[in-house]
Amino acid sequence: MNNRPRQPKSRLASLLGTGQLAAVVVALAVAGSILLAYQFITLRRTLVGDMAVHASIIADNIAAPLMFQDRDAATEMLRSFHPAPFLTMATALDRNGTIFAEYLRDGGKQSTHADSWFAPVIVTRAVVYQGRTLGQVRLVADTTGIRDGLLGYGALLGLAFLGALLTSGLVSRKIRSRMARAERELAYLAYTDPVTDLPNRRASNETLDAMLERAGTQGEKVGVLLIDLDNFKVVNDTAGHDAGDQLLREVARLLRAQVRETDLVARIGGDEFIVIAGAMRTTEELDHLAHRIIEALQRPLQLNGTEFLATASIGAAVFPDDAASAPELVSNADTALYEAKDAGRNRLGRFRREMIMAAQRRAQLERDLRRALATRSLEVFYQPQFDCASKQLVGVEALVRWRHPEHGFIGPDEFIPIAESCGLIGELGTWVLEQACIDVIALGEHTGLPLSVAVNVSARQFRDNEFIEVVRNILGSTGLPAARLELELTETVLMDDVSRAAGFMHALRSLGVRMSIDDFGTGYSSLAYLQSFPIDQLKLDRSFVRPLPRDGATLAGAVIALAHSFNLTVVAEGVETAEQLAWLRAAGCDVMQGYLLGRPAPLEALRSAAGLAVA
Ligand SMILES: Nc1nc2c(ncn2[C@@H]2O[C@@H]3COP(=O)(O)O[C@H]4[C@@H](O)[C@H](n5cnc6c(=O)[nH]c(N)nc65)O[C@@H]4COP(=O)(O)O[C@H]3[C@H]2O)c(=O)[nH]1
Repeated sequence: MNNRPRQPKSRLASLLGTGQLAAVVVALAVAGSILLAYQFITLRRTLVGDMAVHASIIADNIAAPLMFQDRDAATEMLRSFHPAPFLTMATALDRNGTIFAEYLRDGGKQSTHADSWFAPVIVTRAVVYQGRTLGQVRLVADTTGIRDGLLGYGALLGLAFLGALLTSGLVSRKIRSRMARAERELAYLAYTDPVTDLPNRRASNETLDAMLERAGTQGEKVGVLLIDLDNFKVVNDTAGHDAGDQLLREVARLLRAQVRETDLVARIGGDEFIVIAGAMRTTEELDHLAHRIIEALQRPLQLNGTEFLATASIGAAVFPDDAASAPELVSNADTALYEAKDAGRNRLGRFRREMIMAAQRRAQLERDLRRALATRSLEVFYQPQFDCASKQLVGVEALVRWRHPEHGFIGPDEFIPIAESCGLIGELGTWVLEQACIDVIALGEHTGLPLSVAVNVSARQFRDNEFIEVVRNILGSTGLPAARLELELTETVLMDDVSRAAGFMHALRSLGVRMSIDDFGTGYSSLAYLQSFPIDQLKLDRSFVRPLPRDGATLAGAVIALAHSFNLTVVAEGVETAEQLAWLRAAGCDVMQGYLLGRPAPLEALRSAAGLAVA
């Protein structure tokens, strides 16, 4: 399905444009006519004034020729006004009104208009000598010259205006076509993801609305798949952003290849895609599509000459079975996606109503956890760690506990992720760290042993630059020697941002604290790779210890040997049986902890048991 095209410019808008142009033409024509009429009236008035002056001059000077009946002198005098503009006739009349002398320019040709603006201008003056009227002078001027001049001027103005109009028309047409092109480009960008050329979140929202409306009236189902790439960040961090973009384009191509022509594939976030499948008859169709996508993404991709896996977690929800509106449908698919990721990624999470209950419980726990932190009603338990060779108590691991007033005991596996997602982990982690340092000093004094304490560091804490300062301050305020503090990080936290993690660990290490990799072997990193981090210790995950000694001995033995070859100490987790203990000792494991040796317990319980060596 292509991007939704923008609405074409409305007819009303183009009508308005033409109307505006017509209004400008009419306004200019009216204004031009008024200007010309005003000019004409002003020029005519000036002409009348000039002629009055000329007539007065002639009347003053023609008295003598009239008196002495000198026609030639009179005619000559009249002719002397030949340069006067627009004058067509100058006549001297005697006392009886008979023409005495006359000057005609061009045969006295003049306008035939009478009683109008364009009628000839006639000015007469009496010729008076010593109080006696000898006759009169009459001057006639033709205004057609003025009119024609002004009309020519008007025509010129009109032509200039038309020329300007034409030019501005051409220019504005060009501008309009450029604007239309820019608008089309903007519309494309507003609805398209430039990296993959897929529709973006906005386009997918509009399409989903339209598809649900149609499905509602036709009784069809619409499926939504929210697809989140599992290791996009790793590709971006290790192979660079170009490879990351290439991966996104490859995924876009693979997704397009799996869907029908009528379905929509869009990129709605950094590594998040959505597939909207319309006109479905059964919910199974969506599940099949999701599995096809998971399968297609499981094939390795070649990026910049390196092979990468672009596995994805998918959340699925169907309209109208799971939701009645577009926002609810997407939100429910997101809840399902959350579950898919939580269950180990690279899988499909199908929305179920119970998930909403789980989400609600999560929200409730979040509120309660905030309160518990504020009232300091969390506790830190300690699990003892023993040296394999000397069997001595060498340290403890700090494990936070929450006794909820209504729900009873809630495990850190449930509330630590909540604290991480709602931003409480910094405060929680700082409190645990400080409490652990205080408690291990007390325990050390009680036993007379320089016990160390291992404290778990979450991904969010590790991403916070302030964390180094927090550790420094707590060591300073509690007085615990830095070498007795072990910070436990999981492989996943390290691999999240490899280059940053290495720098961060060096900074922590420079404080003198020890760095430990928790749950080693459960992530996707290798020992050789971890070598580039400043690590002191590996914690062999209890999934490696559980099958011992019957199974898994080769693997556990290899990890211990490899760790030693890199000068790392190995702590075995989850030791539950005497056989496991014996095997680990024989394999050269350095430290161990587990239910067999001691369960996590409050400080007081540990005080009374402390000092005990392993049997
Ligand atoms: N089946 C079995 N389990 C054993 C045995 N020995 C110890 N365990 C359990 O294994 C977990 C070891 O801690 P982890 O791997 O760091 O895993 C921890 C750690 O990742 C996290 N966590 C606990 N406290 C904190 C904390 O203060 N901060 C952070 N960021 N995470 C914490 O929660 C996880 C779970 O903690 P817990 O529920 O206390 O679970 C603890 C502990 O009770 C055994 O022999 N058998």
